[in-house]
Amino acid sequence: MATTELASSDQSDVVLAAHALSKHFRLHRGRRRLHAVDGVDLALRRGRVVALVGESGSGKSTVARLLAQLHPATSGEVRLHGRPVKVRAGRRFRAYARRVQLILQDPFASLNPIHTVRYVLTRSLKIHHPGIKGEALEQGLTDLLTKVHLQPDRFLDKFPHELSGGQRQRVSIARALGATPEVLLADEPVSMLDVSIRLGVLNLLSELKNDMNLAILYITHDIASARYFSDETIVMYAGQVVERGDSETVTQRPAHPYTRLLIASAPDPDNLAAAPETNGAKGEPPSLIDPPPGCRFQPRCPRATARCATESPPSFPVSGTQEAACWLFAPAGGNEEVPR
Ligand SMILES: Nc1ncnc2c1ncn2[C@@H]1O[C@H](COP(=O)(O)OP(=O)(O)OP(=O)(O)O)[C@@H](O)[C@H]1O
Repeated sequence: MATTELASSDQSDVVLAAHALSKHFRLHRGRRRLHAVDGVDLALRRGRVVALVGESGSGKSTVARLLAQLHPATSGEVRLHGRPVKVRAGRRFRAYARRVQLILQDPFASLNPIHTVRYVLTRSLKIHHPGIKGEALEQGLTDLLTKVHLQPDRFLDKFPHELSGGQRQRVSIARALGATPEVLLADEPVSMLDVSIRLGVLNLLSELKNDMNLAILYITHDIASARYFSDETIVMYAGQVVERGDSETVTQRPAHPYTRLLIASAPDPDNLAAAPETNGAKGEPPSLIDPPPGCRFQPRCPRATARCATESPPSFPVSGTQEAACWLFAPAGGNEEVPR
């Protein structure tokens, strides 16, 4: 997908960017390849949140892992402040991780049950600020817990099993902040938490974004939360970006048939008994193993035409910053249909 207006309007505050990033996993050491991510472009800016939205298996976590340098890319580039990065391990990886931190979905799995909060945060501070000790270390611990709204004297000596899910996720966030990062890659940071405490953790991330001028990638399958929390929303389907734009427009006036399906099929919080709408779309996402040409959503798309089965649509402008990779939005010469 072409770089968006949002992505190209001002490059000066871009911290981390993906350019045509792809990841194909080789299966069973054979010739077959699973196309987890294909040609993703995105730009993370200081003080802004980009939401990466899509259903399970669409490639969101793989994008985060590529950006975190936990996977080598098959093709394309990750750039930090405009410079291509390729680090695998050792000192260079630690230096990179100091600037780009990943927060995972499961605060239960990501904190070792045998270590106290003090141990977890001390380790983070010592890794990222070698030589820190004594009063500076104590102050660092206090500051980290205060930033995530946990009282230091109450929480420093607790073990993970003594904490609620929300408190654990706050400790995971504090651990990430120990690196004083510029970028947070938050992979479904609230999806395992009770609905009642999700908002509190998202508000905390929002506050940290403002206070620390962080660039945040917020990965979620919940497109409604993207509207609330993010400036830009990027929608992925089967490893590719299908739509992007400012969050208000993408969530309120979705263009791509898949985004419409995603929004229509989200449960209505006021009427959980009602069957979600599917706008005529049926079926499952396609196999990502050696995918066929054409639009990957075409087998499920209620508006597919013959062209969609053979030609992969590039990204077309829809309105303002909004773009959709769908032939419905091709200028004259594309599909005849009026999109809305
Ligand atoms: N190490 C791997 N080896 C092979 N296939 C992988 C590997 N990691 C991910 N995949 C596959 O890549 C595709 C994308 O997975 P990914 O976890 O990025 O999706 P996701 O959108 O984050 O889904 P979820 O919300 O369930 O985490 C899936 O088909 C997954 O099975």
